[in-house]
Amino acid sequence: MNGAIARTGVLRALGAMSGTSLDGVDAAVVETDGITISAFGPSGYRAYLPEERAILRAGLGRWQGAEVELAGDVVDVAHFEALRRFEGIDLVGFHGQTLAHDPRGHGTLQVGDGAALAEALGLPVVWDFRSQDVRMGGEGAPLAPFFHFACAKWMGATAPLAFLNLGGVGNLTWIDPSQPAPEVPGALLAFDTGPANAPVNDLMSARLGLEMDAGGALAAQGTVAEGMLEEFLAARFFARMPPKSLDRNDFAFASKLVEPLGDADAAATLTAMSAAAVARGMEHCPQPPARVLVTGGGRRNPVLMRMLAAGLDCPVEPVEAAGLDGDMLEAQAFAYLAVRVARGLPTSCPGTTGVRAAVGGGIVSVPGA
Ligand SMILES: Nc1ncnc2c1ncn2[C@@H]1O[C@H](COP(=O)(O)OP(=O)(O)OP(=O)(O)O)[C@@H](O)[C@H]1O
Ligand SMILES: CC(=O)N[C@H]1[C@@H]2OC[C@@H](O2)[C@@H](O)[C@@H]1O[C@H](C)C(=O)O
Repeated sequence: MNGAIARTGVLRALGAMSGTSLDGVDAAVVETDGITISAFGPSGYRAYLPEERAILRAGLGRWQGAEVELAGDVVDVAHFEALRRFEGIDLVGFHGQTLAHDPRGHGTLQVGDGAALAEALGLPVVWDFRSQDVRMGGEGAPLAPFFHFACAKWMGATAPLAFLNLGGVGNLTWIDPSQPAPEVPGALLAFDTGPANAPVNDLMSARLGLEMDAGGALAAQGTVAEGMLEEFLAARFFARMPPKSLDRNDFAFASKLVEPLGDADAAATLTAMSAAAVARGMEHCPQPPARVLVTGGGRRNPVLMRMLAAGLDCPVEPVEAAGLDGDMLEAQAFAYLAVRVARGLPTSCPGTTGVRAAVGGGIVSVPGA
């Protein structure tokens, strides 16, 4: 199907996400009518080349100018390459790359041209998912929670549970799966918890020229500086009632705090900060979840996972324990959300972004329009 999007029935949607860690483009297929997940399909990954990553990095925190234009070009090319391999697709959900996020001020900026991608792929593309939520007073993030709700239904969950995404930034979705729909008050509470991997990645890059603390190996050798951890937890952000969202570098002060420490102690302390931020966030949830399902790259860090489990009163497991794919959950989320946008269904609500009322977002670009 190239033109119009069917108004009813199950669609085969291809979602694409380029996250805050700037590693690459995740792409994944979901079959859904916008409410129920019928099936998960194939997935793929297109890594950014080092020079592309440098261009994206130069665009971070900017709202306009040559750096933003160049970053947009990188995003467009990488997504075309990531997405053109898929077949039998009805529509695409294209998140783009967040360069800057300031919902109370400038707004939110995801670069990538959905209209151009629609022409290049010959498929309808849903994009610019966050702006409408911000215009309606919301944080514009996180948006995965409506998908998490559908996943909880897909799993057959009956007790409240939480999804925790540990990317550059952490975000938590608390779900009452007994509710009939995600926008029903009390069904969802979602918010960014604090920094997750970004500060440790930045430390590894600045001090050792490495991308990450693989396996938490460096953190495992260090000792947590408890005083610094307390100072970190005193930040106003943690006391703020959710919903709330963060820009990748909003916690730059945490990186500054650990500057006097040796490499291992700094890595241990930054890792402990990410875990402690989640535990603090959990205090805002209406009731303790029966389990926490962890998605995103942070689930591969056993030190972070151990620290999380120590701070929470329930099982903390990778989403694979529930039959989901933790590398692709965000790409799948934007596939699912694309169908919701195409069908006029909401993608956020007061419990997920603080928006005034449940709202859909996104632009639908159809090739040849
Ligand atoms: N084996 C590993 N050991 C330790 N950390 C890891 C490992 N694998 C991935 N990570 C961490 O996870 C990060 C990537 O996570 P992910 O792909 O979920 O981020 P993202 O999707 O870009 O971010 P966001 O969800 O914030 O947009 C890496 O940069 C690294 O910090
Ligand atoms: C503004 C923005 O791009 N935020 C991302 C980022 O990465 C994780 C966290 O911060 C979350 O708020 C969001 O992404 C996920 C996919 C979301 O919207 O649910």
